[in-house]
Amino acid sequence: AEIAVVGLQASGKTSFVNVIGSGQWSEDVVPTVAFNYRKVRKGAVTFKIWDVAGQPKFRSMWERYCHGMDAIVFIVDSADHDKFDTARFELHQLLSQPGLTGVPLLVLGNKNDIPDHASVKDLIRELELDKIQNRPVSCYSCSMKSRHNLDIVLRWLTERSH
Ligand SMILES: Nc1nc2c(ncn2[C@@H]2O[C@H](COP(=O)(O)OP(=O)(O)OP(=O)(O)O)[C@@H](O)[C@H]2O)c(=O)[nH]1
Ligand SMILES: [Mg+2]
Repeated sequence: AEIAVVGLQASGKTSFVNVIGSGQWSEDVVPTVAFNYRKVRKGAVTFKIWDVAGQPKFRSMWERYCHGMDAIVFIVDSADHDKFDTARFELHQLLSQPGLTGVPLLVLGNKNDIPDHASVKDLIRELELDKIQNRPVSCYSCSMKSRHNLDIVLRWLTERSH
């Protein structure tokens, strides 16, 4: 399966790929420039993952990487409430691109090890996930640090592979 991982800077995209790829979580991750590509084997499934940079100057590239993917993973720092407006704007902007119609979306509320993180219910409201049409949408709360819910995330991704 081919997957694009997008979301604002410092939400934990590279951490996600590192943790599912090699089990390695770190406090110090270098901000991604442009993108990283990584192949990750999980049992019978090989994931080809495009980990795209989240800083503002790279966001116009997201669409290109999401094109033709089996799934888009949009990662949010669920403890950074001040960024929800920007995350919502960028997510809906991306999904409004005609070329991305139908591509399944997985929204991850990362960093749920931090107190006062937003719940799935909060994220559905803040990111207006109930307004998204023309594609399957799922949202989970998770943590790359504690690995909470990584099992269901991998199951979701596996179900979208062929
Ligand atoms: N507490 C906590 N920190 C996390 C978690 N996941 C990632 N981080 C930290 O968040 C920071 C940013 O992580 P990255 O994985 O580099 O974020 P990114 O989304 O790839 O950022 P860009 O490449 O700039 O778009 C790092 O200091 C990570 O250690 C988590 O689940 N919990
Ligand atoms: Mg990164």
